Amino acid sequence: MASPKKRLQGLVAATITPMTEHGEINFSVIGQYVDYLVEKQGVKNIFVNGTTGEGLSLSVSERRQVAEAWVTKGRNKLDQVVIHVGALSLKESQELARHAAEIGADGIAVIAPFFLKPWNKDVLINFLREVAAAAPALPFYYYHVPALTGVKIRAEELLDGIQEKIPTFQGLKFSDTDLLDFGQCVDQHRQRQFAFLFGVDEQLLSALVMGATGAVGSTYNYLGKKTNQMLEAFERKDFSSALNCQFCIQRFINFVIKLGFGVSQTKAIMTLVSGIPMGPPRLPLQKASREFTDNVKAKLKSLDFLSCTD
Ligand SMILES: CC(=O)N[C@@H]([C@@H](O)[C@H](O)[C@H](O)CO)[C@@H](O)CC(=O)C(=O)O
Repeated sequence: MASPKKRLQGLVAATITPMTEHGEINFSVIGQYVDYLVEKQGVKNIFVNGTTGEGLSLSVSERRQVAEAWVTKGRNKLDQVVIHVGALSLKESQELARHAAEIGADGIAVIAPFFLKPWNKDVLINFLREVAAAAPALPFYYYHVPALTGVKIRAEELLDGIQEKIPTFQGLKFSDTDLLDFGQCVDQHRQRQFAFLFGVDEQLLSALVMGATGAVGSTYNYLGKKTNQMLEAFERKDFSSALNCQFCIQRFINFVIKLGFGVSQTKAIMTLVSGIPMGPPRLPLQKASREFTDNVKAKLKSLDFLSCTD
């Protein structure tokens, strides 16, 4: 059984994997990155090797090293480190799950395999169960991201009876805009201590109303402080302030989405805001354009909730 750890809640930064200009992982900045999240953004939970971390573009050996670096550097500083161990190969996923347990991670998460796809809920559960069983002492999270995996099995359907199949199941990372599906997950499992982590940062306030217990996202790397203000306002039922925060965040995200936004651009923004070099993404992604960076730099300077380091 998973250890009855404190429920994962609040903000969880989906970490970027810093790289050198030559495309190798830049482990040397991870310690600094942890301090930045904790001290400047007030974010003490991380989600490693996910979409933002380019987990599926790394080799298994690299994924192990990255996971280890975050756990080591985060020790006594971070609350929880969740490692995404999803892969197309069940064996690789199990190896990563075992490794996460060995290094003392706080949880594992898995996406649906997306090349040879599970065609129904039972098949998907079978895959997830085999991965979870490789790390029987770690809380297990299902990472629902249908737009990227192409696996459209509804989360509500998946969660029905999941704990009987996967005893370590502890929550859902829901990276989709279907609030009916999300709401039903919360509604049907409210009596359990599951974590319901929303993954669409620009819509988090709506998900909080729907019962989200936390959020995992790329923008919490650099908008953590502002988003925490929104969580605090929501908590004290100051919905007007919470909405102001969400609109403020939306203005920025809307601006970058219009310019073309993804993992490459997240790396560029984080470099600008934190001053920590995140480097380029790995192929097939392309480095954010100079035009994007210049536009964002100007925008950051015009916003009072972000500071920009030249
Ligand atoms: C598709 C995608 O990358 N979604 C992001 C969001 O944080 C997203 O960047 C944000 O909502 C802006 O659209 C996260 O859900 C991804 C994430 O948590 C991860 O990197 O594992």
